[in-house]
Amino acid sequence: MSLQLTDVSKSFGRLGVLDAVSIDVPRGARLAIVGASGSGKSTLLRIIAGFERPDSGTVALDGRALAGRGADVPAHRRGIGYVAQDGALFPHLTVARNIAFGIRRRPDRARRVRDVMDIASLDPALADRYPHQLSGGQQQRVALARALALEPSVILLDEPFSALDTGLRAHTRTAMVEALDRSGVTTVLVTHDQEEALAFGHQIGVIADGRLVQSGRPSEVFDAPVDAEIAEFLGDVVMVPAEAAGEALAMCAFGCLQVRHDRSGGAPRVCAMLRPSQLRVDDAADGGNATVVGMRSAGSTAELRLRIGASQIPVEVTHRVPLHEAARFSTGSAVTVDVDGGVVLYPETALRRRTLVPEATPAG
Ligand SMILES: Nc1ncnc2c1ncn2[C@@H]1O[C@H](COP(=O)(O)OP(=O)(O)OP(=O)(O)O)[C@@H](O)[C@H]1O
Repeated sequence: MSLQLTDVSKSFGRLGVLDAVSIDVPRGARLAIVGASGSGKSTLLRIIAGFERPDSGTVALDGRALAGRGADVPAHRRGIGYVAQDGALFPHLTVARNIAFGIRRRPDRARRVRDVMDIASLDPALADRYPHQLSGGQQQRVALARALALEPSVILLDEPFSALDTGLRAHTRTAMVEALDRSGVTTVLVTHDQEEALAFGHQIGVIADGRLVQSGRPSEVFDAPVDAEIAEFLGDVVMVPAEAAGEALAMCAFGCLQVRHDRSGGAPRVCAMLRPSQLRVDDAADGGNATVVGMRSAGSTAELRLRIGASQIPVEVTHRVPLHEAARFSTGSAVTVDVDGGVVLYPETALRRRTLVPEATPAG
C-alpha cells in the first residue's frame, strides 16, 4: 500500500519535534529518512506506527486516514510492522517461535515461518536457535522476518543496522533490501547514517529540526542539495570561492566550470561545491594547474595536499589517492587537476561558515 503523511506536526510540551512533515511513499517503495540525532526521526516512525498521536496533520494508507481527519486507528490494527534498533527479539523463544509470535493462531504458521525465513535469507537450520546464538546481522534478519510474517502493508525500520559493525552492516543491509524487494512491502527506514540512507532508499528525505528539508531520488539529493549544510551532511565536499561567468558557468580555482544547479538564490557573492570523487589528478603534461604541497599516507590511501592556482586566490584541497598511485607524485611537483561534471553554487556565506580551508577527502 502507499503511505501518505500530510502536514504532520508534533510537540512534547513546549518542545516542537515535527513541523508540518508531508511525505508520499508509493506502494512497494523504500523511503530512507536521514537526519542528525534529535531531529525527530523516531518520533515520525512512532506516529506512523500509531505509538504516538500527531498534534495535527494526517497519516493515511492508500488514502484512508489512520490518524487525523477524525481517525485514530490503534497501532495493532494498522497492519504496520516495526523493527526496532536492536531487533527486540524475545530471548527465551527460538527463532521459529519468535517469527511465529504474531501469527501463532494461524494454521499455516509453520509454512509462513519457513517462507519468511527464506525471504530474509535465513538458513532453515537456524530455526531452533535462540537469539543469543545468532550474530547481530542474523538477529536483525529474524526481526525483519517476524515483522514480515504478519504480512504488513508497511514496514518501519528504526536504525536497524546501527548496532552492527561496518562489514556486517553492509551485508545485512543488502540482505534486507533483497528481502524487502521480494516481499514487495512499502518501507520507511530512519537513520543518522547518510551512506546508509543513500544506499537503501528509492527515495531519501532529509530531516533537520523536525522539518523535511529535502526529498527525492538519492542521486538527485546528493548531487543538488538545497543548501551547503545538507551538502556537507550528505558527504564530503570541496567548496571554493567562485564567480558566475555567464550562462550556467562559474569561474573558480579549478577554472571555468559548468554549473549543475544554482542554489545561490541570486546572492552577490557565491561559492562552488563539488564532490571529491569529481576530482582527477594527473602528472602535469604542460605545466599543470596545481602543486603538491604535502603528502601523507593514510592506511590504504595517500593524502595529497594540493594548491590549485588557476584563479587569483589559490585554494588548497586534500585529495586521497590509492597508495600505489601515490608514488607518481612528490611534494613540490606540478600536477593537473581536472573536474568531472559540474558544480553547485551556494551563497558565499557557506564558505565563511566552514572553519577549515576548503578540503576534500576520499576520492570515489
Ligand atoms: N516522549 C517524549 N517526551 C518528551 N520528549 C521527547 C519524547 N520523545 C522524543 N522526545 C524529544 O524529541 C526530540 C526528537 O526525538 P527523536 O527520538 O524523534 O529524535 P531522533 O532523530 O530519532 O534521534 P536519535 O537519532 O537520537 O534517536 C528529542 O529532543 C527528544 O528528546
